[in-house]
Amino acid sequence: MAASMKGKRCLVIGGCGFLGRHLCEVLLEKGWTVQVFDIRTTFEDPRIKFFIGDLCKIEDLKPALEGVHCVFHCASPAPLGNNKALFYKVNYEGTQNIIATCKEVGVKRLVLTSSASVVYEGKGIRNGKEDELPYATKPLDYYTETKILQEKTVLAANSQDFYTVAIRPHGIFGPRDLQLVPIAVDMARKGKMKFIIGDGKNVVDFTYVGNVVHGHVLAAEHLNPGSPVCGKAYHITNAEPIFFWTFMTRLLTGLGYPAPHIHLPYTLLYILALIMQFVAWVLSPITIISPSLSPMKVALAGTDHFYSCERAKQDMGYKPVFTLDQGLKLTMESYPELKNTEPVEEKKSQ
Ligand SMILES: NC(=O)C1=CN([C@@H]2O[C@H](COP(=O)(O)OP(=O)(O)OC[C@H]3O[C@@H](n4cnc5c(N)ncnc54)[C@H](OP(=O)(O)O)[C@@H]3O)[C@@H](O)[C@H]2O)C=CC1
Ligand SMILES: CC(C)=CCC[C@@H](C)[C@H]1CC[C@H]2C3=C(CC[C@]12C)[C@@]1(C)CCC(=O)C[C@@H]1CC3
Repeated sequence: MAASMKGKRCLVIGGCGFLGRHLCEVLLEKGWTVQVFDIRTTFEDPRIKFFIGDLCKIEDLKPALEGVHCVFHCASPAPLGNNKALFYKVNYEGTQNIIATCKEVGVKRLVLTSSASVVYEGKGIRNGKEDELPYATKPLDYYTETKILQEKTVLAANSQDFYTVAIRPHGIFGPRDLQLVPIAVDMARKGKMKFIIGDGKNVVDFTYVGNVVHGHVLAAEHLNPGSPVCGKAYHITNAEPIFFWTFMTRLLTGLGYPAPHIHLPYTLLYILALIMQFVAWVLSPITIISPSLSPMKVALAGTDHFYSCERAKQDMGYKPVFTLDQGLKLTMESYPELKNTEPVEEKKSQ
């Protein structure tokens, strides 16, 4: 049964990030009292109390968690990075700190932003359900490896007097994202988005940020003793699977860039990405190289990965509140600076 949260105090850890800030806006609209904890500030809002600190430090977390009804944990280092120690420290040890501090100061509810990638290891997933997919045993990157540890820790902490839930979004896009759209545009500007990895027919989920926020709010409203959501993970997507390359084409052409049109074999690119990753690793004591194609990126761009939201529908009444069309429109309108103003050459698909 969903509870009204009007006037209830929450803490959004990572609230200055892309998802966290969207979440704050909706929580405020719904009448919550909102506090943010982040390593930096990116915006100001007189309705929000900001706590600046590092979640790896219990002494930083403690004052922010005092008197809080529910914590939303959506902080993480940027997923496409390669710093194993940082991922481990922030995503795993930092999350252990959050749980310990919640218990110490008497916070009873924790909503984790996990990721659908915790079950993905490069092999196709079609309409994947939470109870049918095991955690990836060979995760493709350190980010995923530590998101698995993080989610397991949070769900195992669920108890009679501490209620936890994990939301697993997939491929989040929307205004102010610094990843998906800006990276795709940067690649397009460098001429690297002419290529389609594989046959272009791989089906995936992309999720508008407003739907991810909606999933988090519902989870918090249902996180009460005896509720089926306690201790469980939930896929949250747009529930509109689409060809990866159709989505990219719509995004890029909508912003004035040419559509990807030259097909390259998936296996060749995957091997190339593995070689680049190896070279980057060998050279890492001397210099830091970030190859633009990692095995994870190639896999995401060339395989199926879409998920069922049935469990979220059953247990918390989840239904997307924005369609993919609406999300794409809102996203493209929000990035005037990423629009291409150069004339675009017409290309035939190959
Ligand atoms: N984007 C996507 O497609 C998906 C994201 N997710 C998950 O959603 C969550 C939010 O992602 P998103 O909004 O895109 O990420 P952002 O990087 O935009 O936001 C994360 C915020 O957390 C902050 N942060 C990082 N380390 C710490 C720390 N040690 N202490 C306090 N704050 C810290 C970041 O600061 P700084 O920027 O300075 O590091 C940033 O402000 C993450 O947990 C991510 O794993 C899940 C599925 C898909
Ligand atoms: C290879 C290529 C064409 C890349 C351009 C787009 C990519 C930058 C995005 C496409 C799918 C995105 C994605 C993520 C990051 C950005 C992309 C690779 C995540 C890895 C972010 C963190 C997660 O938890 C899972 C996401 C899956 C989709």
